[in-house]
Amino acid sequence: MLPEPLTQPAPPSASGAREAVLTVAHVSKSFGENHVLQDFSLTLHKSENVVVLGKSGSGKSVLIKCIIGLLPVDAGTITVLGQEVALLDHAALDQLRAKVGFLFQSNALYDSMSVRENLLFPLRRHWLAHRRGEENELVHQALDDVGLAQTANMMPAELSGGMRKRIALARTLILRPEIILYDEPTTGLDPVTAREIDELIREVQQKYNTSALIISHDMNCVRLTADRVALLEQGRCYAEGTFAELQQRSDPVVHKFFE
Ligand SMILES: Nc1ncnc2c1ncn2[C@@H]1O[C@H](COP(=O)(O)OP(=O)(O)OP(=O)(O)O)[C@@H](O)[C@H]1O
Repeated sequence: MLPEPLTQPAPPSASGAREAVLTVAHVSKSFGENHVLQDFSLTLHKSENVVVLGKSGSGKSVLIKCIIGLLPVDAGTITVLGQEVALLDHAALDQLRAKVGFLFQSNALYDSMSVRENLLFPLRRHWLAHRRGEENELVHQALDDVGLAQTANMMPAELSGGMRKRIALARTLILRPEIILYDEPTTGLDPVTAREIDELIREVQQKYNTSALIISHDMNCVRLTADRVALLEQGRCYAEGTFAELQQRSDPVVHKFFE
């Protein structure tokens, strides 16, 4: 059983300042007249879980795509692990993506590959060939981290929805990312399985000191995983705080998420 969500921010570094691993500064992104992000700002610190909460269509996926360089921003800057995303060429972006794990809502497992082959894919994709000798150990460790050590030879079709989500997370963890971006990690799961995934997100944070940006509108997921919540509303970071702080706000825009 995991502890209840933290209510205090991530601890300060030796210098006293909290280290920022991801900074979104005054970002705007429009599609024609659809102004999806408008002067949106957000900072993610080391070892911190931040949930971006927003209603459907508010721009959460667009934000994630801008962060990983899949969509260019119109204005503002995004800095990930000290590198400004817009200034990176293809090779540098690829290297950065090895340090930023992304858990897709769909899990994006390859159905024709075994669990083991799915996990080896990112290792080989990022040319970590020097680790060839360690492959078995890395696969075993990643599967063990998600509580599925015995599934290496299974095919994705043999797994439940919750197990598939865990395997997708193991495939992200195998590269030991410094940041993990979770896209709606509990969507489509039953409440018990969803809670297990929420707890796993916490375990990963605590075990590896990873930072995570989680996009969600599942309030249980927000409550269980967030050190801090950022409310994306009308393209802006409308409100920010711990779950408990935002829950107590009387502002109707904030309140409607917590009803
Ligand atoms: N490539 C694109 N071209 C044009 N419009 C887009 C594109 N991608 C997203 N949009 C628009 O941006 C807006 C925000 O979409 P986005 O997918 O980010 O919402 P979301 O908050 O992730 O929603 P949900 O919770 O339903 O997944 C929507 O109006 C969508 O139509």
